[in-house]
Amino acid sequence: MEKLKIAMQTKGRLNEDSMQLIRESGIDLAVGRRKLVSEAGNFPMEALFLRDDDIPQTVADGVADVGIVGENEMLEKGENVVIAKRLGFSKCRLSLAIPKSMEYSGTAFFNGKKIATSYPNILQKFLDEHNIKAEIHVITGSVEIAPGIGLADAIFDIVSSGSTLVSNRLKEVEVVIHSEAVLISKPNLSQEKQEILDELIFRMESVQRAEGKKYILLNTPNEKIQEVASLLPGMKSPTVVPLAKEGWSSMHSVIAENDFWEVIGKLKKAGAEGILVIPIEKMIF
Ligand SMILES: Nc1ncnc2c1ncn2[C@@H]1O[C@H](COP(=O)(O)OP(=O)(O)OP(=O)(O)O)[C@@H](O)[C@H]1O
Ligand SMILES: O=P(O)(O)OC[C@H]1O[C@H](OP(=O)(O)OP(=O)(O)O)[C@H](O)[C@@H]1O
Ligand SMILES: [Mg+2]
Repeated sequence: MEKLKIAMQTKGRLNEDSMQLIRESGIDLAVGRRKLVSEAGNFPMEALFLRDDDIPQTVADGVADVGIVGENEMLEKGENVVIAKRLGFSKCRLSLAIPKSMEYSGTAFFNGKKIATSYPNILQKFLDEHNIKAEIHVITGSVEIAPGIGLADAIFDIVSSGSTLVSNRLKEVEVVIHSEAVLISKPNLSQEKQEILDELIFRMESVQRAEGKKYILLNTPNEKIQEVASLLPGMKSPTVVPLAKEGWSSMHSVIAENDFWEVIGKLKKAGAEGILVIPIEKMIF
């Protein structure tokens, strides 16, 4: 049987969440510090561990069939790959930033300036679209120190909380792209590999759907069922099971963790008792 080859980051920002998603999808991947290829024990998949910069090309060349990489890296490399699924983690943006002390009046600021970045292609495209002539200075890391040491006038780099910019006395002035981790694929997989990929995506979706959701069980007097049900949107409608105690029922449903405390107060007011909230591992519709 064919195996789907997946390229993943060896270590770094994407590694942990990628491994966790694969593991929660029920795929058993052995990992060792120096093990750069790993075969899944219970799923037709093989993982290749690489630097994130190399993942788009590895997929485009067909050395791997799919890969998990930041959308920013995928766009920068411009390889022939497609997004099979957006993964929702490693969210960040690529922004232009300038020293805090400088006045900013718009993109024309960058005319004649020197901009340090690890993303020259995305930056060049933005500059061209805005008719700006600037010099791009490529550095592979610690981009934020460039203005402070006189290497550049501005930077174009990853921003998430913004604290790296603050620590380096910079301010974000233009957001160029938003990014998150994506599952990329070669455009035309063999039918057999496409089927494995579809199964992988199905599993990932079941895991992600359950994220931030809780299973809730509670007891309520029968005359309060309607009122309590209106507070529990559930997957379709809540399950209602009679209790041995005359006139009472048990209700089961799903709630979003974010709504939890607000809903609990309302449920108690409506007469609900014995409320249990339980984690959900997977949700399949
Ligand atoms: N602060 C952040 N918050 C959220 N996501 C981030 C952040 N920094 C980076 N990312 C995302 O994670 C990806 C990988 O970042 P990381 O810093 O691990 O890359 P790297 O140092 O180039 O790793 P490698 O050694 O594999 O080349 C980035 O391309 C980006 O999509
Ligand atoms: O807006 P913030 O939340 O501060 O995040 C942005 C920083 O995060 C990343 O670096 P990372 O911490 O991964 O270090 P690196 O230099 O090793 O990539 C990125 O290169 C930025 O420097
Ligand atoms: Mg890298």
